[in-house]
Parts: sequence; structure tokens; C-alpha cells
Amino acid sequence: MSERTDDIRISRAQPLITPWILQEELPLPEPEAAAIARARRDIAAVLAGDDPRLLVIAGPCSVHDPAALLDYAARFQAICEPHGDALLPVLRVYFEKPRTVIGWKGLINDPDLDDSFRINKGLHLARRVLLDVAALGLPAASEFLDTTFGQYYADLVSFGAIGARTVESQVHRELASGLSMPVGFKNGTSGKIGVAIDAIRSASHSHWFPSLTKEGTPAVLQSSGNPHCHLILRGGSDTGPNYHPEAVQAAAEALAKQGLPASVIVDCSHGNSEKDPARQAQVVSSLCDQMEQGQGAIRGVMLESHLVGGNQPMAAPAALAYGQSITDACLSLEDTAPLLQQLAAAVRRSA
Ligand SMILES: O=C[C@H](O)[C@H](O)COP(=O)(O)O
Ligand SMILES: C=C(OP(=O)(O)O)C(=O)O
Repeated sequence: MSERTDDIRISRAQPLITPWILQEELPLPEPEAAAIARARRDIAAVLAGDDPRLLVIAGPCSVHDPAALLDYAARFQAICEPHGDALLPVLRVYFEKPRTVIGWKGLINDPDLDDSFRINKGLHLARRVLLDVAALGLPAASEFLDTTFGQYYADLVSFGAIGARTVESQVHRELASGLSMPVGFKNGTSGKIGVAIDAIRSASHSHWFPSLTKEGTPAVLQSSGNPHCHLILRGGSDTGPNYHPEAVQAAAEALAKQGLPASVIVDCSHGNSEKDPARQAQVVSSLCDQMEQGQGAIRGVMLESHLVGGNQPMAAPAALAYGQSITDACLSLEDTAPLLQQLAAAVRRSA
């Protein structure tokens, strides 16, 4: 017998449920399906400039406690309610965390936060949370990181993101080309926007790529291309923040140069806040000034916000403070509310 040459670094394998079984156990009710389809159209209209509202994607950096997320969701929805003429609120519901090196990779990968990696449980929880958010009537935004997990929950997502660490990845561009909702591509971690513009162009085309059918069979899928992809400015390590007027204008011009609509979402967190959550307020102020001065390219903002501000180290669930992030530090909802008001006022004044 010759020496073994494959699977030499695979130490375990476990069964994975199929998307079909999960969807049968946790089906999407008809009224929620209609609301998600409507939200996707509304988001596309805002991004195209056909709806004057501003897209506001807010919520925790990551979901680790579904109850706290739903608590946040109901409060966020109530705060946004008086601003329905100016804001289109979407809840950040992020289950998959891309790590710079290593760390907790999110609720799907490790739902018990204890390195037990019960991915089937994580997929159930993710779908349950998204159904509960949909039942509130709030659209959900999520980052797609694993290229097959979307088959388990993308039907419940109204806005998709491809992150700064995967924007150059061909498989993520292929994935976005086949997703059913508008997708935002972040600029790269260094701050380069060209890679995100390339991604938008790539994802608008048809691709053939391997994936998983709902029944769990490997298949080669052909996408038709996604016409609703756009740029998310998130700042970067080489360029610094890119929310200020010159950077937004440069991004609008770079998009137009490629024949793409001059439409951007600005992530107030990450490289734009340099991971200091309080600085998200400075980003919002600048965006409000820019909108009032006629910068029409700003069509959305993203905020990292949770019930309690800051973050806390990872611990056993029972030892964690309620409503506080275990990944990036967030603004408290209390400090987020005035920013939502400020954004709504700026949208009204710039109309
Ligand atoms: O948004 C979350 C984080 O910024 C991202 O997942 C990277 O996190 P890390 O640098 O702590 O690994
Ligand atoms: C990881 C995220 O952002 P970025 O890709 O911009 O680092 C995120 O939004 O959770």
C-alpha cells in the first residue's frame, strides 16, 4: 500500500444538514416573503436614486445572543418609525465573521461560543433569528462569507455584503452574481476602492461556478449576474478613513468612469472609525454636511450599534453582559438614536 496522499490534515468530519431540510423545518411564511421581496426592491430603488430615502443599516457587529438582537431590533424599529419618510432602516444581522487571523467566526460556526463548532445548530439558529426579524417587518442585512451557507438562509436576507477581506476573491464575486438581493462590496482592508469596483463589474456578469443545490447535491450553477451591486466605503489601513468629501467624490468619479452609477454606502465603523465606536458620530456629521451640500452619491450608511456600547471579551454565554458585542466595539443604541435623527433631518433638508 503506497503512502496516503489525501485528507492527511482532516481530523474529523460530521454530517451537514441540507438547505432543503432546514427550509422545511423553518419555512418562510408568505407575508414575510412578500415583505422581503418588497424590501429588496426598495433598497435597489434607494441605491439607484429612485427613492429619496437614505438606507440605514444598523445593528451589532455580530449576533451572539438572538434574544438581545431581537430586543435591539424592536427598539431600533421604534426609533426609526417617525423617520419613515427619510430613512429606510435595515437591521445588521451578521452570522459569519471574517477574522484577520483567528477568533470566533460567528454564530453559525460556533453557536455555543465554546469551540464546539455545532454548525447544524448554528444554521438553525441563524434561520430562526432571520425569521423572527422578518416577523417584525424589518429587513435584514448580512455578510456572505462562506460560499455555500447562503443556500441555507439567503431567502431571508434583503441586503448582502461582501467584506473587505474577500472583495478580491473570485468565488465571492461569483456568489454575489447569483444572489437575489442587492449586494454591497466593501473597499479592501488597505482602503483601495478599485478592487470593489472590479467586484461590482464582475458580479454584474453571468458566471458558472460550483455550489450546492437545496437538496445538498454538488452542482455547477449558472448565475445571470447581479445588477444591484454597489460600493461600500469602509476606510482602510493605508488610506485612512474614506468618508470625507474628497474621498466620497473620488469614489463617485471612479464609479462613473467605469459606467457605473455614482452610488455609495458609507460604513461609519471599521476603517472609518478606526475601531473607536464614538467616532461613528463624526462620520455621520460629515455625511450629513455632505448630503446637505448636494453630494447625491451618498445613498446609505452602516452603523455598528448594540443595546450596550463598547465590547467585551469572549466568555461562556452565562458570563456575558447582556446586549454588548463580543466582536467589534459598538455604539450604544442610546447614542445611536440621535444619529438617526440627525441623518433623517439631513435627508429632509437635502431633498
Ligand atoms: O467586523 C468585524 C471585524 O472587524 C472583522 O471580523 C475582523 O476582526 P478581527 O480583526 O478582530 O479578526
Ligand atoms: C467584517 C466587517 O467589515 P469589513 O469587511 O469592512 O472589515 C463587518 O462589517 O462585519
